[in-house]
Amino acid sequence: MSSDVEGGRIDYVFKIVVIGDDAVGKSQLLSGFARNEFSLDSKGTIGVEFATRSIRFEDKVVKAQIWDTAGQERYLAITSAYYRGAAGALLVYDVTRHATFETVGRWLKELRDHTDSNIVIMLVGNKADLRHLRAVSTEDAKAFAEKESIFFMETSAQDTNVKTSFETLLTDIYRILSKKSLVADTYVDSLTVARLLGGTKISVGPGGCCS
Ligand SMILES: Nc1nc2c(ncn2[C@@H]2O[C@H](COP(=O)(O)OP(=O)(O)OP(=O)(O)O)[C@@H](O)[C@H]2O)c(=O)[nH]1
Repeated sequence: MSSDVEGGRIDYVFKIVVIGDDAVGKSQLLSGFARNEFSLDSKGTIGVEFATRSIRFEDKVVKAQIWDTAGQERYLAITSAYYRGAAGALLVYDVTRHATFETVGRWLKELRDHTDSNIVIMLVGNKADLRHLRAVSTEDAKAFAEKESIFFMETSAQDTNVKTSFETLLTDIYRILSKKSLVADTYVDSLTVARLLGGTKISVGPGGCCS
C-alpha cells in the first residue's frame, strides 16, 4: 500500500521518464500527477521539465521524479542525460491515433539502448475517454506489451485516476527493485541530477529538490 507523504525523510529517489510521440498527452499526464502539489521546472533552459511526488511504501519513503521533454531539444544535446539513471518509464501513445502506436517499438528501442536492463517500463494508452475515436484496440496493445514483457494500462489524463497509474508504476518499480536488491543503486540525489544535466541549476519550487 502507498500513501502521499509531505516533507520529511526521503529514502529513495526514482527517476521516471515519460516518452512518446507529440501530443499523446505526456504533459497532461504529468500535470495530473503533480496537480496542486508541486510546481514544474520552467521549460526554457534545459529542455526537460519534471514533477516530484513522495509516496510511502511500508517503512520507506520514495520520491518519484518524473521527467518530461519540452520540445525537440531532447533530440539534440540531452538524450543521454534524459534517460540516464531512469528506474522507470511511461511509454505513452494515443488510443485515437494509430500512428502513435506504430512508433512505440522505436521508442522502446531508444529507451532500451539508453537505460539499464532493469528499468521498469509501462506502455500507456492515453485518451481512453475518447471512446468513439478509438483507433488502437486494447487487445493489440496488451499483446504487444506481453510480447515485450512490459506493463500496460489505458488512461485518460482527464480522469482522476492518473495518480493511480503513476502509483501502480512506482509500486511495481519498488517491488521489482527491492526484490533484486537494487534499490540502493537506484538512488539519485539532487547533486547527481544536477550533474546529469551538465551542472545546470534546477529549480523545482518550494519543497522540491535541487534548488
Ligand atoms: N480527451 C483527451 N484529451 C487529452 C488527454 N490527454 C491529453 N489530451 C489533449 O491532447 C493534447 C496534447 O496533450 P499534451 O499533454 O500537450 O501532449 P504531449 O504528449 O505532452 O505533447 P508534446 O509536448 O507535443 O510532446 C492537448 O490538447 C490535451 O488537452 C486525454 O486523456 N483525453
